[in-house]
Amino acid sequence: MNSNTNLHPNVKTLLFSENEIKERVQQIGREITKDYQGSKELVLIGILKGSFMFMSDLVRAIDLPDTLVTLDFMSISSYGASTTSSGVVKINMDLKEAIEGKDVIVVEDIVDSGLTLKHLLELLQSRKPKSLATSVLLRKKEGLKVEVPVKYIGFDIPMVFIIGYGLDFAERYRELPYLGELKEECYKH
Ligand SMILES: O=P(O)(O)OC[C@H]1O[C@H](OP(=O)(O)OP(=O)(O)O)[C@H](O)[C@@H]1O
Ligand code: HPA
Ligand SMILES: [Mg+2]
Repeated sequence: MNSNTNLHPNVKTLLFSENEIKERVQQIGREITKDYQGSKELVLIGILKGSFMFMSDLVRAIDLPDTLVTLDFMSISSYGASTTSSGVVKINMDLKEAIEGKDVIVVEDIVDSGLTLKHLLELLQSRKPKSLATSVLLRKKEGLKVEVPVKYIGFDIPMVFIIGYGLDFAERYRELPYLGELKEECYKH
């Protein structure tokens, strides 16, 4: 979708269209394909729920036939029905497999305060992967409260609340195929 004609009524503006997202995800997939040539085992860890759409498009853009590529998922929450991070990261579901000795890429939809990813990286590092990198679709640079390394970044975005392409507000809007800014009247009362 490239025009605003079919935007959800609660979307203020379109940030990135389906096509723009697709193009960027393909580029990230190509970068990962290049960087992980020679890897024996690569685990992509999708952080639920927000990353589900990015993860599913990204894995299809990675082409590593000589590597054992596997997927695993973790479920984490810090936002709930709010537009600011609680700072308390809760692990609702852990990985199914050990990551020791494996190349690992954490796939996240967004880094805002950075608290979730920082906490997660510390946890995963303690499990002794061979390498640990991050692929994040969106980053709010001005929102960062802590430093977090992001190896593959989709887009740097302004300090607005984003919905769509997996991202929610109070569990809504994840299904939208594009990324848009949520209208302020939907969360400011
Ligand atoms: O950088 P931070 O300020 O920590 O925010 C980023 C985190 O917040 C969102 O998760 P959320 O808790 O909303 O869970 P969800 O993915 O299920 O929506 C998002 O998916 C990141 O995991
Ligand atoms: O802008 C956002 N939208 C949805 N989820 C989020 N989690 C952190 N920032 C955001
Ligand atoms: Mg959320």
